Amino acid sequence: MDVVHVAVAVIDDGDGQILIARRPDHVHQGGLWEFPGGKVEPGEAVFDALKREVWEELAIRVEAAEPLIEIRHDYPDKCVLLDVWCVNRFTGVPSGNEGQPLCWVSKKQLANYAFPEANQPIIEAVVAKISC
Ligand SMILES: Nc1nc2c([nH]c(=O)n2[C@@H]2O[C@H](COP(=O)(O)OP(=O)(O)OP(=O)(O)O)[C@@H](O)[C@H]2O)c(=O)[nH]1
Ligand SMILES: [Mg+2]
Repeated sequence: MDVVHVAVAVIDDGDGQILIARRPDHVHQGGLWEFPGGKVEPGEAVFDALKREVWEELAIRVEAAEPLIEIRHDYPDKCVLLDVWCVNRFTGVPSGNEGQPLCWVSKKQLANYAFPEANQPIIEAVVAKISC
């Protein structure tokens, strides 16, 4: 199976709150919470994909981000490579441009939301990190 390369943004408000979004019911891993992001296009740099996806989904401009962790995960129907970045500077106010519910949550609260299976190590990395 082809591996789908995904740019994923852990967006931090600078005050310990992280932005999560709910995936629509009808898509892959639908109904679960996620960190915003999406597929890297052929020939596209991951950071460019991150900025593009965050703009498309949330209408905010990423100004600074750093790589956090890369997760390769095989779902029964899909293989993904999640390229996860911490976004620590952005402009604008996030809005769910695709109708997706958004929520700012503390690191501790992340455990109360259902995420796709691949996200477990991301959440551990976020909790372990001081900023983001
Ligand atoms: N954005 C995002 N995708 C995730 C996460 N965890 C995870 O397994 N994925 C998987 O990564 C894949 C690609 O993400 P996506 O559906 O957001 O891609 P996209 O925005 O380009 O969507 P599109 O295909 O509708 O244009 C999906 O199969 C999704 O299930 C996560 O935390 N955030
Ligand atoms: Mg997406």
